Amino acid sequence: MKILVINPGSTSTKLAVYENENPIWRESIAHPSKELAGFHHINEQYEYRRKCVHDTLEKAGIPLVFDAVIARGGLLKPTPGGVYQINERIKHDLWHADMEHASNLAAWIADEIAHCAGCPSYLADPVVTDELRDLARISGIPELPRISIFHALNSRAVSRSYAARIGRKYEELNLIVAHLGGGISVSAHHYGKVVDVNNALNGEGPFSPERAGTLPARQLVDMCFSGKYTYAEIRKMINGRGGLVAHLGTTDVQSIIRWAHAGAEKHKLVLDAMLYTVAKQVGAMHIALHGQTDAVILTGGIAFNDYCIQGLREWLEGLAPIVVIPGEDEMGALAMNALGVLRGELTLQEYAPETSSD
Ligand SMILES: Nc1ncnc2c1ncn2[C@@H]1O[C@H](COP(=O)(O)OP(=O)(O)OP(=O)(O)O)[C@@H](O)[C@H]1O
Ligand SMILES: CCCC(=O)O
Repeated sequence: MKILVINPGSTSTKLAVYENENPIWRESIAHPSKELAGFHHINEQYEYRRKCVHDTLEKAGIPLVFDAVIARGGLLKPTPGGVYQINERIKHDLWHADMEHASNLAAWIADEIAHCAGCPSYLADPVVTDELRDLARISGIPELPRISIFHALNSRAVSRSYAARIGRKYEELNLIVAHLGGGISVSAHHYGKVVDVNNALNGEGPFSPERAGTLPARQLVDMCFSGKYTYAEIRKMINGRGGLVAHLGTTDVQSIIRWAHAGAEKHKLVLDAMLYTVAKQVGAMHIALHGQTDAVILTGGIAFNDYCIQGLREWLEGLAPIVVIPGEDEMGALAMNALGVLRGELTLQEYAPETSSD
């Protein structure tokens, strides 16, 4: 089976071709900010990115002959995890999504290439994967239900890989996955369903290198009505310019640790505070699993770092076995999802949200 994987990010579009389980080609197309500067909305980048993908495949001598094309899922309406065949409703909801994100273009590009190749196009475990238990949806303000947005693709992939490693099924385990990247999500996996998780994009849970996490509500309201900030500025504080970068001017955890080792007390305090918020969120997810956690998995870029792992171990000692699976393999996870469908091992989900975007 030959599978093309497409994963657009804010500054790059990653491509890979898999032959069955094996990656046979990978490329990351860089999109320099001056090339993107002329686009005012992410949708305006569609033609540009589509052409980049075609040109890159052509230059690499890769013919448009695939058994499937799979795309990173964008900001659809909340929907259970799994693999979806890309259809007009999915494309419509991505085009009209409430939030702009480069991944909203992935399904459009994948579907167009699949059309040329005469094969199906899929997406898998989008960030809007929503399997929250009903209890977890309720906040203290009826108009403000909690929303599930997290690193679903990598969190589920590392969970499956850990389960396989210990000879168990993912669907038999209670796992907590802390994805420690530019954003941080801590998800509770109960027998294969993510029954609770912080909304890692919009101001909930731990703070992260570039996101604010949970904020003191009253102070936030005062800030919003102070007249000092625009709506866009406040949104940016929550996602993009919040967290480590707000305190320390950088999202680079390794350089923060170098500063801390050189005696910069503020750098150490703020980084330790971030780890503390992660540990508290793991504690909350342990309760969501009735205190029956089989393992806590630490993943994402920050999980490469010994200082951060050690800091988390100190807080989490005795709660459950801690497993470190650093980095992420979104491309591999997408390819395996497509392969699972092609081999008949995974069933396609139906995208049928209660509401659709206008
Ligand atoms: N070896 C390392 N030690 C410490 N931090 C690291 C290391 N490698 C990457 N990071 C940090 O990891 C963060 C980025 O992680 P990652 O690459 O998983 O995120 P991303 O893909 O940009 O965002 P997300 O995971 O939220 O989608 C940055 O803060 C970076 O400084
Ligand atoms: C939380 C969704 C994934 C991301 O960090 O962009």
